[in-house]
Amino acid sequence: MTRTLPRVLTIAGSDSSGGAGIEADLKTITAHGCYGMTGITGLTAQNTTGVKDIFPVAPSFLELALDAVFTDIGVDAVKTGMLASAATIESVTKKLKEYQASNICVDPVMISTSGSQLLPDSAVSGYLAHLFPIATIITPNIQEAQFLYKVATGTDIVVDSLEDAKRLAMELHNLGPKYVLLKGGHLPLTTDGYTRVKEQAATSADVVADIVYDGSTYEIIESPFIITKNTHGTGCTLSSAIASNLAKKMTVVDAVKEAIDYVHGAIADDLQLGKGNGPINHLHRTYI
Ligand SMILES: Cc1ncc(COP(=O)(O)O)c(N)n1
Repeated sequence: MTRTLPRVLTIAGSDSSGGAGIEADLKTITAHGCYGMTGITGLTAQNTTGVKDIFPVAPSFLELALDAVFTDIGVDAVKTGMLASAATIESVTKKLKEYQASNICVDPVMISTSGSQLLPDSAVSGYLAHLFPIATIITPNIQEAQFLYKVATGTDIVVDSLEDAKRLAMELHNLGPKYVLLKGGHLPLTTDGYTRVKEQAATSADVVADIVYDGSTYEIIESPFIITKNTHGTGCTLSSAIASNLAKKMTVVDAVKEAIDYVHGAIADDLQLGKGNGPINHLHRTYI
């Protein structure tokens, strides 16, 4: 009996510590029953305490890797993570257009959980000009969304409540993607009034509200806030779970809901590895 699998391509950087980047993506894609492939944009020497250095892959080589994957195996969904430079963003966009890629999930990675810059500020406008217009969904956290909006318009949006976050999601949707997922993990909210609680003061009674906006409807997905420092790679994991679900032909909203549930379970599993911001457990559903 022959078999096929939904095919998912991750275009991202490698994380030597295995919690984020390409390594997190492949674990997540595999845990979702999909076939994972890579376009590696750069190597990081990294662990749970920080990024020691980044060794970029030449965009011309990345283009060859993308050609190799698209012309042979084929791709049902793509996620992009750390793109490292303006030239890489341009190469990736060129290839995704050339092969008419669909189901494109763009995680606009800029700064790691540990505080390292993973994309120069000067390259951020490349997201707006090139990648957002072809994205099925973008998945910024609130800080990334505020920064993208500032680069696009020169103005700030302060986010202190769910209503502010909804406005930010709407403004980002105007920048071109079909869907925006604005992640609320860094903005725990009270359940009465939905206003901001300082992350340090948050309790498990507070909620995280992730917002999906498609240009007309807001879908608010609430999860209990989990108090932990071990969140390394959550963004990478979420975006590759979404891409996997899109490859499995789920609707965008259902793909996001399942991905949030998967990441929530992976954080709640309470894996303890490393001395800093440890990774989440990508295999929490698959213990043998
Ligand atoms: C190669 C690579 N890609 C992405 C991230 C962001 O992940 P996080 O914000 O969880 O550190 C990272 N640290 N390293």
